[in-house]
This record gives sequence, structure tokens and C-alpha cells, in this order.
Amino acid sequence: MAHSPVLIGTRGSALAVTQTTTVANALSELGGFDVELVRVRTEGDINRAALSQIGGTGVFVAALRDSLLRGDCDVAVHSLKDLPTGAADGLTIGAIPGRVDVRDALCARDGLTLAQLPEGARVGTGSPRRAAQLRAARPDLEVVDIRGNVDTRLGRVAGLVEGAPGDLDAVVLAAAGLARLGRLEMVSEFLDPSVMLPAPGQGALAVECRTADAAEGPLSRALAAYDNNAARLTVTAERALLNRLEAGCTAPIGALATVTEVRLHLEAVVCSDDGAKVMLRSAATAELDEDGARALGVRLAEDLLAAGAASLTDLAVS
Ligand SMILES: NCc1[nH]cc(CCC(=O)O)c1CC(=O)O
Repeated sequence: MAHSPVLIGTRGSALAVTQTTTVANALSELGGFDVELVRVRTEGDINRAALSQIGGTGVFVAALRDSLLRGDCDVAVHSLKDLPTGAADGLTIGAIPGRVDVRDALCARDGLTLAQLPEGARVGTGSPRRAAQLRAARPDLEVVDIRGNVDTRLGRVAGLVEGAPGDLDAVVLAAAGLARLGRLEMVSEFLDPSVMLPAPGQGALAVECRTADAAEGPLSRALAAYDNNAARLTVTAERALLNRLEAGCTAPIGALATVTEVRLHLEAVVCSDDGAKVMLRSAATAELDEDGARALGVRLAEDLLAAGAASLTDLAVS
């Protein structure tokens, strides 16, 4: 084992391979071992149905986890926002690297901002969270359900990608994914979290490994060194909220934690999924430690439940 490379599992999409390569290089450098990428196809890549209809959470994740548990890879790299909040038997999140831009980004034709889009403009997103917040900001927009990888979605915007005719005025994508793919020039506006709260965990990666390998050895040391405290605290708070609401990554819930000098601040929104312009938004702060972060997420979730969050969206069914 000592001389064989550490096998790093990844989905096959351009975004996944880009972010996994970043992680693999960092771990190799920190741990002084060789790494090798292992591509794993996931249900989310194969199934073309609308993401919200594939059923259950973690469609991008299950195959990578199976591969870890079988020993086909030693480490799996996930986009954190795609990772179900429940613990996986025998697996541990060994590292959460520093977060990149957490915001959602509007990629519109002709450089238009959200405010500049003409009345009735067609905006594509497959995310109920983005759809609800778009409708709240601009009730006149026509929100169009789209799927596909980042390039496919950008190609839907008229005049944005050469050779793609495009049938939409804009799409909304995570700035993080666009940045990792070198496509930030497609962004016409970075949406402020006061308008569009990102998904819990957006802009963060999870480096998962077998629990037994997290305890000792070069891989465990590399993971510990790669872990970023602010990223772990903010993601812990956001995911504790999501978990308490018993919701998954397709629920119309936004959450963003930020570290101020001495406190952790968490803001969240629960949207109604019937297209009505109803949202519940709340915020709270806590001490800067992992228990405090978890408690903060639970507390804010309970505030939202007390305010009627469960009547806005079907929270128990992910
Ligand atoms: N649900 C798909 C997904 N999962 C992770 C990212 C990239 C952004 C990130 O790492 O948070 C994306 C694309 C998108 O939402 O635009």
C-alpha cells in the first residue's frame, strides 16, 4: 500500500474532473504520495429526468460512495451541496477545503443584469431554490426548467456561446462551477445573497474517505492539513439547518453562513414551491466552534419551522 498511488474517485463531468484534479494535486503535495484519478459514473449523470424527479437525495453521490466502500478508490471528491446531510456508514468527510465564491451567477444575453431583463424574459434553472428566489425578485419572469452540464446550460442562452442558437434570455448557475471551469466571462451579474441565497454547501467541496483511513497514515495527515476551519464551520451550520428541516439538495432552501471576526452568522430562506411569492427568511449568530455551528443551524431551522416553513414546501420528502 505504501508505494501504490492514492486513488481519487471523481464523476466524469468536466466540472468534477477539474475540481478533483485540484484536490488530488493538493493532497499529493501535502502527503508526499502519488495520486491517480478514478472516474465513476453516477445515476445523476446517466438519468436525464429532471433532477427534482430522480427521487431522493444524493444522485451524484451514491456511486462514488459505493466505489469507496468497495476499495475501488481511497478518496472521493464531491461538490458539498450535492452531498446528503446524513452520515454514510464507514465513511467520513476527511477534509473540507477552503471555499470559493458561494454566490449564484446570472448568465444573460447581452450582459443584462436581473433588473435589466425585459418583462417576461425566459430564465433557465433546474433548481427549485433558484426558481423561487427568481420569481420573488422578478414575478414577471418565465422560469424554465433545464438540466445538463454547465456548457449545455450556457448554450441555452441566446448569443452567449458561439454556435449555440439558444432559446433563453438567461440561466442561473453557481459562480463556483463557472470559476472552476474558467467560464466567469459568461457571468453578467453575481447575484447578491440578499436576492439569491445559495444552496447549503455551495462553493465547497467534500473530500470523503473510509473512516478507518482517516485515523492515521499519510492520507489522514494530508486530509487534516487540507481541511479549512472556516469552510468546515460555515458548511456545518448550513447543513445542520438543512438536516433539521429534513430537506435535501433539491429543496427550495437557501442558507449561507459567514465568519465575522468572532462569531458565526447564518442566514436562511425557505421558499414555497408552488411559485407563489412567499419566502421565510431568518438569521442568527453563534460561537465559532463546530458544536456552536451545528446548534446554530438547528436553532435557525426551528425558528423557520415555528414560523411555518413546513407549510411552504414538503420538507419531509427531501
Ligand atoms: N447541482 C449541480 C452542481 N453541484 C455543484 C455545482 C458547482 C457549484 C458548487 O460547487 O457549489 C453545480 C452546478 C451549479 O449549481 O451550477
